[in-house]
Amino acid sequence: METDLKLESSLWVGNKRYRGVLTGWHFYWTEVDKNRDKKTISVPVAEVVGVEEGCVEILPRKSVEDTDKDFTVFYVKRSSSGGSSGFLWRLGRTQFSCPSRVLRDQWTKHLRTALKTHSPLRPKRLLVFINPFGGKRKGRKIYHSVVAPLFELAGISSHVIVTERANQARDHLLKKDLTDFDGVVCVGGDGMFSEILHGLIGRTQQEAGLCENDPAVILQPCPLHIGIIPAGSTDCVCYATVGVVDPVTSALHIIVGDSQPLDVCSVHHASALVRYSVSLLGYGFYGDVLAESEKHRWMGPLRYEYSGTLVYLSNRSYAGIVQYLPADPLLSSPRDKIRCLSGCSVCSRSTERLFSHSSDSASLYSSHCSQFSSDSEGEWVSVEGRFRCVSLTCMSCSCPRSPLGLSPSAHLADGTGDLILVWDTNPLDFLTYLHRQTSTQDQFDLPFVEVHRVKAVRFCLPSGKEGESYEEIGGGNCEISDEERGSVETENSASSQQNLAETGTGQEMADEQKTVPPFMCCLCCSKTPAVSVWNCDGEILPFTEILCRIHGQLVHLYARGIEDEATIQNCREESNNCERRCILHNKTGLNFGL
Ligand SMILES: Nc1ncnc2c1ncn2[C@@H]1O[C@H](COP(=O)(O)OP(=O)(O)OP(=O)(O)O)[C@@H](O)[C@H]1O
Repeated sequence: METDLKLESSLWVGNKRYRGVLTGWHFYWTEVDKNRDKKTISVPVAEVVGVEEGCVEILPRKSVEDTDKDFTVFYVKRSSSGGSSGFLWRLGRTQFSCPSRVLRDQWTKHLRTALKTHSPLRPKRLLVFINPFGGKRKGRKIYHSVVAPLFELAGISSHVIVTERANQARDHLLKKDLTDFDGVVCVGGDGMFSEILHGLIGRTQQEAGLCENDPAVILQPCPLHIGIIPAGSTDCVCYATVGVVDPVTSALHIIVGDSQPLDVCSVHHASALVRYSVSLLGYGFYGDVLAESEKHRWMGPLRYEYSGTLVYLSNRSYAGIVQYLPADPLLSSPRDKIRCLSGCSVCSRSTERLFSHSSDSASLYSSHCSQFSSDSEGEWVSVEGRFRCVSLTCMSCSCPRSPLGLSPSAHLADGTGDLILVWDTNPLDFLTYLHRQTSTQDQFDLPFVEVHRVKAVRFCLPSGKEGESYEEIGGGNCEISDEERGSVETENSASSQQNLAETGTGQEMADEQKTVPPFMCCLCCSKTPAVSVWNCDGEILPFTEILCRIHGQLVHLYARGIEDEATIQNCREESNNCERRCILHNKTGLNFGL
């Protein structure tokens, strides 16, 4: 089939003549002028955005001049992103002229067929949610002026919903008909992404008849891909999975149908699902900073710096018992200095392992819930003491401020998380730890820091402290009401998404937290709080004692991980190898299992 697609002819770009070749996997054109160095431009077919007859411009506005021997090819062009880790993707455009109309039609037909053959995951129909209030409130403008024209060029139709309230996207995904959609696009920040994540995971489990409340359940991976168009004040998930925060780059990843699996951590309390997390679950310092920052929302993004300083100066540590189930140390380690980049081999090897479920793996979590017994998946390890912070990350959590992230060698899709324990230490040591997160120095090479690659974690308070919670911290009215506790503890059989609605997520949760009085009374406050709160991807959890389980590759994003020069080169070689194998297969009639 691929050999049938081969097409070769003279093509003109402006007044220069080129030899154009389509091999099925690549489209390239080489200047035919013997007096010069022959220059070849090669575009993988998988990165062709669209092919149009005539001379076509799409930005700032679509215009078509229908010259019957011309065609225009749009494709992905990379440019350096300056400070960020990945590449910016831009729309490349080249207009070709053919010797005849017949040849022009052959080129457009062959290119379109090649696109279908080599990019099977390209979406045709998308459900788009825009949070008009996210970030600088530019979600609508970003979508309509930048993203929609690209979708139109790529022949993608979209159903757009501009949200009118928090949790509207989640509720829509839980209840409405989603047939005909290939994916869901989130135009907003991490909070909006979280809504979509909860909606899609919940919907998938509902349809599979699985109970999300049960930490023992092996959840069903979501069939719909998620695309993130960054338009929030925090866009960490986008940064960690694409390498840049840029709407055009993200739109192009959606169009070419990239697929990046992502691990998800389910957080449970008293046998009920509390939330899902994909980035940081942090107790102690990171929980306190979030709780403090909620009081200073008026400061905008500066509130995190202000609150961080305040919390650091308050010099807190918290008692706790952390139990964790280590991942197989032979597969990878959080200190092996292997970064999870596009085409990550650790994640690829995990795919097979993760989806060959053994029926008894579920029993692990059931037994853990009751009495932490060991079984075939390994032994639980327990540590107790005072911690500056306890963090569980399912990804590196890299961001512009911390380019390597909280756990530089964490993987997006290997079915594990990294548990970072920072034991109580003096303020200077803790500052060293925090500072190392912004540099390339090893933040785990400190005597008071431990890191473990894990499959599950449980956190509880030492005996005597279990009863203490928010209300003991600042006094007054900061408690989670009995009704809210009850709703989680007693409604185990009900849908957990219902519980989420009752305990409050997103804006509801944020509103709830606004009524929370000072987490820190003041710096001179003599009463040190006994417990902190959990920061779960930027939301405060209403419970301290939790059980977390990592679900490998539960969702897929329209992304491909962070690209660097080496990963792009590897990708090209892999595509060339595929092409060679296919040609050989077609010539010999042999099936190499492709
Ligand atoms: N129409 C709406 N009105 C109010 N809140 C909304 C609306 N649509 C979505 N939300 C909620 O707004 C919250 C924040 O959204 P988003 O992540 O897009 O923006 P952000 O500026 O990055 O947020 P943050 O305030 O957390 O920094 C989400 O939790 C989402 O549930």
